[in-house]
Amino acid sequence: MNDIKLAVLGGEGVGKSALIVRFLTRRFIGEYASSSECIYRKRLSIDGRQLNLELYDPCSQACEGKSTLTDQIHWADGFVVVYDISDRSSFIKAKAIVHLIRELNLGVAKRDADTLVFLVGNKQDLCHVREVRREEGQRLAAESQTQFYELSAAEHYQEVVLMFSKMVHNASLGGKAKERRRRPSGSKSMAKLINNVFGKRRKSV
Ligand SMILES: Nc1nc2c(ncn2[C@@H]2O[C@H](COP(=O)(O)OP(=O)(O)OP(=O)(O)O)[C@@H](O)[C@H]2O)c(=O)[nH]1
Repeated sequence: MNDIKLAVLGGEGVGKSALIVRFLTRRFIGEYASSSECIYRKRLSIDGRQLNLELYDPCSQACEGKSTLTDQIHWADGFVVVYDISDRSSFIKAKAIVHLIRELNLGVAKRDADTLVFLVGNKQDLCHVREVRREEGQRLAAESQTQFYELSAAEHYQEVVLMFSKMVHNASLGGKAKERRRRPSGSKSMAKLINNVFGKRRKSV
């Protein structure tokens, strides 16, 4: 069975947990614990294939054993980089993260790299207090060869599911997940890395 590892990254309070919880449970709860990083696990069937999905939700605050952004980037097969359209500073942070992913993943085949990073402008329902224009998101995505989405975890269930499903599909076809399938011995060291980086904190949904 394929293992797919996705990291949802971005600045503080942009809605990372809200997007993950929306995708996994259909619900938008409103408030989410953010004092520890965690990995959500779920079995999925995509295109008739069984997949073990691991979704990493980082902790924005200082917390014990916190992994670095570099560790998170090395661990993941695919990335959903989130900013809040009503918060310009979160867009600047998202830009820096996208650039770091590009720098650290230089070895990944270009065709794979293009499909494994999504830039997501969240909180579209707050467009009356928008600080980042849609075109700016589109431009950054085009410059950094990522795919662009603007949506709302609060209001757009279908779009959130579509976005994550697309990423799971892309990650299952390309990049590190493909490498792991080719070289099963690599899975041992990967498992070790996960435990080193994230300890044993995992959640099943
Ligand atoms: N209006 C609106 N609020 C949202 C949306 N998504 C998340 N929020 C709110 O934004 C706040 C932060 O959401 P979280 O999901 O905790 O954000 P996070 O990025 O995981 O936060 P940290 O882990 O603290 O960095 C919460 O009050 C959410 O209810 C959205 O699409 N629209």
